[in-house]
Amino acid sequence: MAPLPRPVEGPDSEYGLLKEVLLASPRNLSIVPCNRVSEDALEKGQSSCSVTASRQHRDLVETLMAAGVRVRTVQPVADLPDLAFTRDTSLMTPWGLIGLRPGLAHRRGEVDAVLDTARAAGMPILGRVERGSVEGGDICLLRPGHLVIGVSEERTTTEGARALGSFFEREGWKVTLVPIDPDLLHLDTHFCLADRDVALACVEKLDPTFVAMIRDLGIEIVPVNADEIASLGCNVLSLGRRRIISTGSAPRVDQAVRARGFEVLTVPLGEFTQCGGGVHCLTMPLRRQSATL
Ligand SMILES: NC(=O)NCCC[C@H](N)C(=O)O
Repeated sequence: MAPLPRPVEGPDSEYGLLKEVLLASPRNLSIVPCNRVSEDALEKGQSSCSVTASRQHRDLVETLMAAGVRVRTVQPVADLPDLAFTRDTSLMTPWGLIGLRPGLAHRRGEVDAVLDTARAAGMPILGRVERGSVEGGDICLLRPGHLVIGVSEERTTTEGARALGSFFEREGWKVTLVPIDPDLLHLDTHFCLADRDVALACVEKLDPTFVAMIRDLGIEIVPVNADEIASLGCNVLSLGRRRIISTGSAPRVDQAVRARGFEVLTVPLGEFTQCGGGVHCLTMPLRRQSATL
């Protein structure tokens, strides 16, 4: 089969210069008891404040724009309380957008909301995952040509991961499936690339074979501990050129990243972290400079 055209600067890595990103309005955000962090928050009596959520989200938008990133926003949809976590709904690839298939019923409608926005904006749609389940928080574009997918068998299943992986394998990419602990929700809560050669990771929670592969690739690991994972301190977005955005909830980790020559921009996002998601979960990159350049 002939290789697909590359109509857009769809990301081929987690760390090429970020040019455009998709967010969604948090207007209907609420704490859904569907992961360890949100269940703990509800047990402690925490609740959502829409005014604070809007302000924090606006701060994220302004930080992205000040860093030169174009921000597109999906409008709010009633009955979609987790819509703001756009990462999980879809994946922009070098060949177009793929609609994902969230594992939880209350999140399935988010995919249509995002695809409708993408179509209206004229974005190229490559396809949709129709089997199993796969959420974007489990996906890591490790290198151009190498996709990693975390498989908990809850949010992302082997079947869903293979269905997504087939889009990439067709284009000659290697696809690695990594088993992850379902209690940690997604891979991006405990493994996130800051740049080509630096990752934030909670080594003791990761599959040892995966950690060995990361080290063999020459990727340095900034260690993150279990408490820092729970506060979404590992869940960062790379802007490229050794800049990241974090929630600032794990200052020790941010400092360790700065010590490696990074600029770390922080945006407090407590209304979202109590739902189980941080900066990486709230952002779905639409365009990045190719990491092969
Ligand atoms: N990528 C992520 O880790 N997303 C966070 C999703 C939070 C949402 N409340 C969920 O449990 O699906």
